[in-house]
Amino acid sequence: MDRAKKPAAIPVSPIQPTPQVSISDDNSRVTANLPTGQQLQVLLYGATVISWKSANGKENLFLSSKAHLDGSKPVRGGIPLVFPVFGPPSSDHPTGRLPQHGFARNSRWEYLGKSSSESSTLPNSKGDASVKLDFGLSNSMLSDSKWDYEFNLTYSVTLSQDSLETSLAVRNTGTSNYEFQVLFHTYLAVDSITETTVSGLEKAAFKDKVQGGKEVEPAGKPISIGSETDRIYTAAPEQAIKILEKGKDRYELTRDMLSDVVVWNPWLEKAKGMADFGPEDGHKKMVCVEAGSVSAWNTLDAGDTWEGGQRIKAL
Ligand SMILES: O=P(O)(O)OC[C@H]1O[C@@H](O)[C@H](O)[C@@H](O)[C@@H]1O
Repeated sequence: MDRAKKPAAIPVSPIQPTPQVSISDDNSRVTANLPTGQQLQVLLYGATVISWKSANGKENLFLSSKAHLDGSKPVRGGIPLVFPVFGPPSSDHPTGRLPQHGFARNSRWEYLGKSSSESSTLPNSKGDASVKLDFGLSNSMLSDSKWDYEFNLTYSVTLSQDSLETSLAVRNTGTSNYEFQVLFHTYLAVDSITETTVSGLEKAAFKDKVQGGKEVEPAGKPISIGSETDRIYTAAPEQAIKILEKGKDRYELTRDMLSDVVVWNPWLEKAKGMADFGPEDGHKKMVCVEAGSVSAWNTLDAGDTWEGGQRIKAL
């Protein structure tokens, strides 16, 4: 009987599986990791982005060491979402019964899932993956709504190689129109506030809340922060806003449909007055550069959708 000759084995180099985006959801926070090392964490409470790390592990968002992450209070740090009113509401407006900065940041959102993720298909390649996480909030999810309107919010957070994008779609699902304001209250982490400057707002007039809301003419120079700062730059030019450290670009912020920018740092005394702000000198490590639409009301007709967003590049 003929013995069949075994074919010689052809040597093959081992093919490593392409690293994938990994996502975990523990019912209170969603964490996404890109194969290239970037990481994002979003709390379902407020759909608050609480951490955004670059590939080298550097944290780009300031989170107070005393921040409440248990849903008992809006998060002091990260990116709380301000909707449908910015600041303390005025009692003669339909938002009048809401807390400061509205209800979006202190409501529990639903994680709708990962709606897009790309990765190179080349074997052994880390690819250029990005991931977009979607979160939803509608009036039916609020147990005690102090705002009498029907809405469906979809908040999308996209983590890419060097940037984070947040965008909000507001759909009026009711039968009457309503007014709203919106703002991404981004706490950017900086190494030292006294060596940080903000450029791109030189030509914008602002309302200075530290001076009781005084209207101030454009300063014509980049912003340096050395004391309490709370400014609403209205109709800020569309150009990118840059946050520089020691004269070197650190972040670049671009906006879509968000005409205003708030620049806020509570400085030492105000920070001490906030029970959830820490460490004591934490004001040196942060600057809030907040893209929003807050100096006027946006009117949304029944059935219509408004969309706006921001992109922050870590440089
Ligand atoms: O303490 P809160 O409600 O988170 O607000 C923080 C700050 O938020 C900023 O956007 C406002 O301009 C400040 O006036 C305010 O103090």
